[in-house]
Formats: sequence, structure tokens, C-alpha cells
Amino acid sequence: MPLTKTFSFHRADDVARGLNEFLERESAEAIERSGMFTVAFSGGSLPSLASRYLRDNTRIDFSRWYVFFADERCVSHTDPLSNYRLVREELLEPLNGRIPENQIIAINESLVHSPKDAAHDYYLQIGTVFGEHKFPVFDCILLGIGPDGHTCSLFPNRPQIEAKTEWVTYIEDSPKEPPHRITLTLPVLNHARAAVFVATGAAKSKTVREIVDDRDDSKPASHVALSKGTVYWFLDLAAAKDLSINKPVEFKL
Ligand SMILES: O=C1O[C@H](COP(=O)(O)O)[C@@H](O)[C@H](O)[C@H]1O
Repeated sequence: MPLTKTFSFHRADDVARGLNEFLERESAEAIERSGMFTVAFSGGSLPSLASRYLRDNTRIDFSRWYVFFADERCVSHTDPLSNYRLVREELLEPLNGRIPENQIIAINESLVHSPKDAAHDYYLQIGTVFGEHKFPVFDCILLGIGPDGHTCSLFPNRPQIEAKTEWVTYIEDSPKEPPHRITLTLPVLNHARAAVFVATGAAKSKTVREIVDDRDDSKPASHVALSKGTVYWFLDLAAAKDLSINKPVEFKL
């Protein structure tokens, strides 16, 4: 039975503090185990919230971090829609070089005109860090959810959620702007050691209930069920308010 832990926090700012503590622990354990911490960031609202306290955390050995993108929009690195741009502005620039540039694994800007080529290139880039395996095992994948239950760029009623062997796939008709994107696949998410959904605000409460309580399988996020690791939900009270079965517990490491 896949493991899920649902934590609730009073306000969004408390979610940010909790995430900082959680990532500090996960990073320390991973570095102890393997000498590195491999973490994939989603875009949207996540980079700003996740970075709020993280970027000032001096107890983390960021020199061992390898930063990936759970999904990316096929745009230039400076485009307002770029997930890389968000992570760069919110975390990497404030960290001022503590994560070596060659450990930041971003979409190849020269391939954004071809989502298929960009996805293949991103697969190759992941392989340079993880080596040849059936699937990479990320230490932690940070995830958001959209109102339609999408996570990464895995949208309802789109074939990308069926990917069985690919590490990275692409979409050319995303229902959310921009239409061209690349994304990690469900098997990659499900091989991670930890997947952390972060959702705040009442606008997400219905979707959170449909995924966490109802396991509504029309929602791609409902298919995140780790074979060996744990799925965490970091929610503020507003996002958790409609949960009844899987009541969130107070966050403790
Ligand atoms: O398009 C995307 O949306 C989801 C959710 O974004 P949010 O702003 O509602 O948190 C995000 O997780 C994903 O990375 C992004 O590309």
C-alpha cells in the first residue's frame, strides 16, 4: 500500500517554513546516503513558496544539490512563463552560486521550438546524473496541482498520463498556456523517494479532496502513488478544509 502523509499548517507562510525544515532533513539524509541531493521543482506557485525560507537556510549543503524541473514550458529561460526563470529568481540567484551551475539541469533553450527534441534532450540530461537505469530515483519531487487535477504537465484526458517507459514526455496541446511543454512521466514520479504536493488557498480545496479523499482517477495527480517512497501533502488550512477521510495531521519531522 503506497504511503501518504498529509500535513496541515495554519497559513501559507507556515507551509513554507515546514517545507524548509522538511527539505533540510531530506537533503541531509540523501547527502549522507549518496553524497548528493536530487530534487525536481514544479513551476506555478511552488518555487516562490518553497524558496521563501530555503534560500536563507545556511544549514543545508547546497553544493551537493542537483536541481531538476518536474515540468517545463517550451519557452526561453527569460520568458515570464518559464519554470526555470521562477526557480532561478526565487532560489538560485538568492543562493548566489551555492548550487554549482552544472548541477542545475534545465531544458535546452535551443530546442524549445521542438517539444519532442527538448523532451529527449532532457531525458539524456537526467541520464548524465543518474546513469543507465530503468528509471531515475529522485530524492524528492516537488509538485503542484491545478484545478483540473493536473500535476507537472500531466493533464486530464491527454495521452501523456499513459507513458509507461519514457522518463520525459512532451505535450503540444496543453489546455493551460503555453501549449508546448515537457514533463516527467508518472513512472518517474512513482519511483521517487519522496513526492511532495504543495497546495494553499481555498480555491484548491475541492481538487485536494477529489485527489486525497476520493482518489478520483480522472485527475492525473491521483495516479501519483510511490512504489517505495512516500507521498506528502503540505496544505494550509484553507486548502485542507474539505478533507474528511484523510484528515491532515500536524507537521512534525
Ligand atoms: O502549469 C503548471 O501548473 C501547475 C500548478 O500551478 P499552480 O500555480 O496552480 O501551483 C504546476 O505545478 C506546474 O509545474 C506548472 O507547469
